[in-house]
Amino acid sequence: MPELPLPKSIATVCLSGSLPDKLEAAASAGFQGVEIFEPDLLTHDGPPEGIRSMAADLGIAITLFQPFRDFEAVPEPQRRRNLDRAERKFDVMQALGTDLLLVCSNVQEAAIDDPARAAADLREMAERAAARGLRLGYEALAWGRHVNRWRQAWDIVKRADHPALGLILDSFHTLSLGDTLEGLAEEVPGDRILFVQLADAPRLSMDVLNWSRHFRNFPGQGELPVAEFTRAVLAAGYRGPLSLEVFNDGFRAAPARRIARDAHRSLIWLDSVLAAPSVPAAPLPPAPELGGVEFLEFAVDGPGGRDLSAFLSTLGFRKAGQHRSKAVELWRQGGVNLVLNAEPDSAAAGHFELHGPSVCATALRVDDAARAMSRAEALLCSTWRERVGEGERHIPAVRAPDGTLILLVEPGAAGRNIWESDFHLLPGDDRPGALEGVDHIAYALAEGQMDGFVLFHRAVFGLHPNPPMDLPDPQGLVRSRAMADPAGRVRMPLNVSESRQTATGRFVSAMAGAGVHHIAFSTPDAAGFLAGRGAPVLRIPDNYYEDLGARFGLADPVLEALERDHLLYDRDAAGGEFIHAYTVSFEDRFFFEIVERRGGYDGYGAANAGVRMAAQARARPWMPGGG
Ligand SMILES: O=C(O)c1ccc(O)c(O)c1
Ligand SMILES: [Mg+2]
Repeated sequence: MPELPLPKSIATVCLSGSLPDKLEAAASAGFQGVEIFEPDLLTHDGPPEGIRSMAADLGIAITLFQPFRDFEAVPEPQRRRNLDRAERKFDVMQALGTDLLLVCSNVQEAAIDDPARAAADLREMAERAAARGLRLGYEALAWGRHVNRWRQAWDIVKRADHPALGLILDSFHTLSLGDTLEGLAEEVPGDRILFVQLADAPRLSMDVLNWSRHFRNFPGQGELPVAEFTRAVLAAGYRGPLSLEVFNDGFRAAPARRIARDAHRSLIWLDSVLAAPSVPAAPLPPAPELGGVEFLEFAVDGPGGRDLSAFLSTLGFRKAGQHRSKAVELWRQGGVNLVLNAEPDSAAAGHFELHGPSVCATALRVDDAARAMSRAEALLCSTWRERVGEGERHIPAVRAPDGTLILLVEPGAAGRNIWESDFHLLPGDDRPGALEGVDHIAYALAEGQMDGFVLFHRAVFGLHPNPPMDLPDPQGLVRSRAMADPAGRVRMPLNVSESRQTATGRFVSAMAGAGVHHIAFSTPDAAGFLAGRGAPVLRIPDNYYEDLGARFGLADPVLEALERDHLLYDRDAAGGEFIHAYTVSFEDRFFFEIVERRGGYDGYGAANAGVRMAAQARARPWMPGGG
């Protein structure tokens, strides 16, 4: 039995650019093979032999040529013409140096609903292919005229009974119809499966053709059970390439190298998910166990740092430490550590130059930082080592897709903690009712970045994505997907907006890119925390409380207390409650949220997002000096 993991391949249709661009991107991301999608060859100005030698020079195989359409079960004279057309494509394949052609099921009105006839046609085509040492794989398109399920395709392949003809499976076509591969291992010998294409997708209610042509994404980015599909294929004995075939408008408009790297990351992640007694483990260290957020680091300059400190003071933060060797301050309250970094010639300074005052790093508590780093490296992430002073702790870091750093901190490591080793700690006490920790960190992403972020956090840190949802900003729609680790210690809602006018869109414009849009702090008593503190809370209109009373039947004193502090409220089906308030924004950039979870509430108050975003559209940003 050949070694697992299986060879990794990608269809050229996944990537932007010219055919040579696509080959280079696939090779540089580490793929072993590419499927040549015919339109990419038709638009290429050069002979197929040139593509063959370019692939050879790059060290990648051409795993397959596709698609050959609308072949089987048509009346004469079209049948004869189709066979002639096949011979022409065999010539191209031989020039390309690939021996496998994907024949997808006929979508034409004229196709005849007769499996025996389809089998006879494919048998004749296979006979001609075999004469040239070529093979055919038959794939059921989910929108095929008469053949749209793998079982039908297999029935036809079996009837045709030709050694040069086998089955091609594509996860999208199977899973989009709600079908599974149950029975595959019993019915189909592994060596009759000639090729396997993988794609994930978000769950959408639309016709399956448009869903397939525009919204596919890489395994782990969508909501289809691609891992189970792949497991079934392996259980059937398939040992050929796993090949990504993703039609996605955004991916085809994005830099090919970035998408190719995401693509390869998805397959490395998939290998690790498949690692089971029946499948030898891929050499990927396990995801870290997360212990929450140790600190968030803001890139500032001198004046920006002073303004942000003043803003934080209104929430009850105090300066708790000064870095021993750098222009870096620790601001602290209860279990929340915020680092303000104004050190020139640092990663933070580079971030500040590009983005202005903003979060430049997030530090996560992990059980084993070295293991987490090697997992990230195996998943093609770039890593970062900051210069450190004598006696200071080195904190390993992974670069997130937005360019910020994710620092990996081992709590309870032997010896002094990072704060004691790197800072002169200042004495002082929290006011009563201090914040407990970081509940969640919300990101605003530019259009097209969601899938890459989801895959990054899922693969590297083992966060699980919730289904996507739409949030109504007064200036346009915001699409949101929250991710969290299984214990809910690290939570990250991700927001993206097509409109530049929404709060999310404005942030991305102002920041010149994605970043942390708000940070939610947890407290056991949101009202108690806000009482008498004078924090610059976002004002919520009375109409909201009127509706809240009607929806949840809250007693008047409860409603009045919420209204007084501009607190928002949500309740889940199990009776879990969410009580939260927002600050106005800091310089129209980022803002904070105070969050109280009761009774296992696990969401983010999505029902209140519209009210919050409308209030933000009205509110003036916070100004130093209370202006
Ligand atoms: O969208 C299509 O037509 C198409 C073509 C070839 C494939 O392998 C496929 O999955 C879809
Ligand atoms: Mg396919």
